[in-house]
Amino acid sequence: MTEQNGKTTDGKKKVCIVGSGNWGSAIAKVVGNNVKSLDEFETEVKMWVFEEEINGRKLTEIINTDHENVKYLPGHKIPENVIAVPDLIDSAKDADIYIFVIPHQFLPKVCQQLVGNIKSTALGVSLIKGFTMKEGGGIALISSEVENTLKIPCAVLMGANIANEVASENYCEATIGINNKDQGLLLKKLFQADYFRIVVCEDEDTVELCGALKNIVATGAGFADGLGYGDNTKAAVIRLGLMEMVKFCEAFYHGSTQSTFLESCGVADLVTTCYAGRNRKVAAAFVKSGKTIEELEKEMLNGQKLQGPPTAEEVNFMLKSKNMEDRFPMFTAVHKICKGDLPVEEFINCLKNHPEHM
Ligand SMILES: NC(=O)C1=CN([C@@H]2O[C@H](COP(=O)(O)OP(=O)(O)OC[C@H]3O[C@@H](n4cnc5c(N)ncnc54)[C@H](O)[C@@H]3O)[C@@H](O)[C@H]2O)C=CC1
Ligand SMILES: O=C(CO)COP(=O)(O)O
Repeated sequence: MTEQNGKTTDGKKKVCIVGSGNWGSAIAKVVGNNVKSLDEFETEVKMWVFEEEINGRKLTEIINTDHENVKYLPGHKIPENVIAVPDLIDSAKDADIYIFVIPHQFLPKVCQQLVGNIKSTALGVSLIKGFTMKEGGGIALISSEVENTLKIPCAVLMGANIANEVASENYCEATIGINNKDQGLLLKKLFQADYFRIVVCEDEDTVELCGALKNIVATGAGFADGLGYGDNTKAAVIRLGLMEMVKFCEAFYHGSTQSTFLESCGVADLVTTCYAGRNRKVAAAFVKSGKTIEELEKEMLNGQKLQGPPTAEEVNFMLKSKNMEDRFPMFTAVHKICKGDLPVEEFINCLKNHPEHM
């Protein structure tokens, strides 16, 4: 390979991972290992790290020396060809593929910083679950925010992927949502491993919507758990939550294919998050502790971020502006409970009186 001004001349794609939290670090392990043996990609992968100090050492220095993200993914080695970079622009310049994997609340600011600093021919892929709020009452998909701000196409990768389990190489699946076949195959090569099997799906909006919306349902599942209800109740939360997810896609994003909900991004991610996710865990503690969600997030997650409560707020922002809160009672109740506007015990009444039973 020859290098000229930081640009490859042999057609190999440079990959940049924008983010290095729990999932960002796990996917760095998958991608970092894959690129070593794939001709299509450069072996070195840059990973943007939001810098912080841990016991007097910079996190980037720890990752580049010890090859472990000791704060967000302790106990798992990150391949040595993944280079942690504290400066966003330095990490991102000249890349051909951007993997966006940061808590969704930080995406707009990060995108703004990248404007004018990336290749116009680049491809993005978002692993981020959530929405951005638009002025005037609407919400936007994260992939649309990337496309509109950076003027590059942006695919998505969603699935039943608890980061620590992926990092442990326990078998699981994921869905890539993209409607360009060649780019879909390229991304599949980049992400697929023998323990991480990928299905490429053209119904990209639905893939992304499933990933974002299931975090609201998982927060509801945590409330039911915290209230002491059992597995039958949780199954009802999952079922009614899935009905609201389907209805939401029908109401606002026409053209969903029902089979997309059967991919890993759909029912599978909903189930795993309602049993094993951070949103469920913190929501259950919320019921028992009397503390706020924000307090518990700080106490329980060591810097990791919840996506369910802010996503419930974003969805409610839109539903309220369209007078449609009562058509999505679970999404609405989760938001109100998180905000302290509804007692958590009312969550069970929301299930009992759900329009699906009328
Ligand atoms: N953790 C998981 O099991 C999975 C997470 N996801 C999704 O991936 C996305 C990223 O999640 P994680 O990697 O788990 O993140 P995380 O929950 O571990 O968040 C911590 C990350 O946020 C960064 N951060 C803190 N303040 C920041 C700021 N002001 N600006 C930019 N970054 C800042 C931290 O440096 C750290 O890298 C989310 O949308 C999540 O829903 C998807 C599948 C699995
Ligand atoms: O998205 C996830 C699994 O696919 C992780 O969910 P939590 O953010 O609730 O941990």
